Amino acid sequence: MKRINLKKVIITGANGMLGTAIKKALSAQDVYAFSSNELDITCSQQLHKKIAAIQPYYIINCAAYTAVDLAETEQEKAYRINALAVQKMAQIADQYDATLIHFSTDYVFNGDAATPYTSNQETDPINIYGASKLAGEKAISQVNGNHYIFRISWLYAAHGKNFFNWVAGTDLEELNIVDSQTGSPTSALDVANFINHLLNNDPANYGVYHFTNQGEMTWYAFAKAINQKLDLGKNINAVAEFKTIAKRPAYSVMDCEKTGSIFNYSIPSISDGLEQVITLYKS
Ligand SMILES: NC(=O)C1=CN([C@@H]2O[C@H](COP(=O)(O)OP(=O)(O)OC[C@H]3O[C@@H](n4cnc5c(N)ncnc54)[C@H](OP(=O)(O)O)[C@@H]3O)[C@@H](O)[C@H]2O)C=CC1
Ligand SMILES: Cc1cn([C@H]2C[C@H](O)[C@@H](COP(=O)(O)OP(=O)(O)O[C@H]3O[C@@H](C)C(=O)[C@@H](O)[C@H]3O)O2)c(=O)[nH]c1=O
Repeated sequence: MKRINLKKVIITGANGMLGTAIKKALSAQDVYAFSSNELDITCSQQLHKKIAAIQPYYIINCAAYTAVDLAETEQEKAYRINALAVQKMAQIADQYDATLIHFSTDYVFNGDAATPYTSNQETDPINIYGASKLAGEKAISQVNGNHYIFRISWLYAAHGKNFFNWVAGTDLEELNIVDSQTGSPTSALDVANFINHLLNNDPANYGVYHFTNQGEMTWYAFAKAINQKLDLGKNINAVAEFKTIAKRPAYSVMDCEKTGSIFNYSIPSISDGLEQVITLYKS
């Protein structure tokens, strides 16, 4: 059936964790969803061709380089996808009068704060992934079009590769998990529902926003919650350090108050987000 009254929406990176959730949440919209095989965002010719043919009202960019440790040795690739391609996408979106919805990360902050970061607080990434995402944010802002950037954090879902699925699926009976990093685990489903709300109630108030499930906890506390809710019976030990190639911020909780008020949206808590994902995981 042709949806003539709906605004056209392009989703890039549609088979990733967030792309999958957004595709599902927007099932009532006129969606053109592309996996990395169908649309490589680093190829500006492909981008141009798709956008020119579809003439979307929104472009939702879920395509990204997200391998935090690997980025330390694949710097060029991380920047090519997270910054250069994003710059081109913003330019083409602007050319076709499309609104770009892009996602960034809590890893743009250095983690030295003790209270939640606001969206205009100074950024200072401590790893290549965070730096490449920040470069993407800056490139978009320079284009100065109709662009939303949502910084999200510690994303998980019952699908895709993420911390929740790793804890839930590993055969290990004993897990040593860091309790020296604090953030806000965020359900991809809740991000997707919010984006659907935005599409239906767009205040046209463009800029950088924070969106995370409300509350904060350490990775250790998150692992314990997953263990308990899924009745996994694992031994979860708190460790002060877990050696990784890339550094992670010690504290990356983000203040989402502006998002709630500008979009007139009540953002779900971490426990509500987890409850829903647990239900999906079990079903
Ligand atoms: N995961 C997290 O914890 C967080 C994520 N974010 C941000 O949220 C967004 C979505 O992340 P998430 O869904 O978790 O990431 P995923 O890694 O799950 O998905 C990213 C998708 O992008 C695709 N992709 C990679 N390169 C290209 C390319 N050149 N052209 C087109 N598609 C490409 C990948 O396809 P393929 O697999 O085929 O390469 C994959 O499907 C990103 O911007 C990320 O930075 C922010 C904070 C936390
Ligand atoms: C496997 C493992 C990890 N850890 C730690 C390492 C790390 O600090 C934390 C989470 O590990 P991950 O590799 O899932 O986390 P990480 O890749 O750092 O997750 C990040 O991804 C990018 C894309 C983002 O944008 C961030 O918001 C954030 O979600 O758990 C342990 O403590 N014990 C373990 O056995």
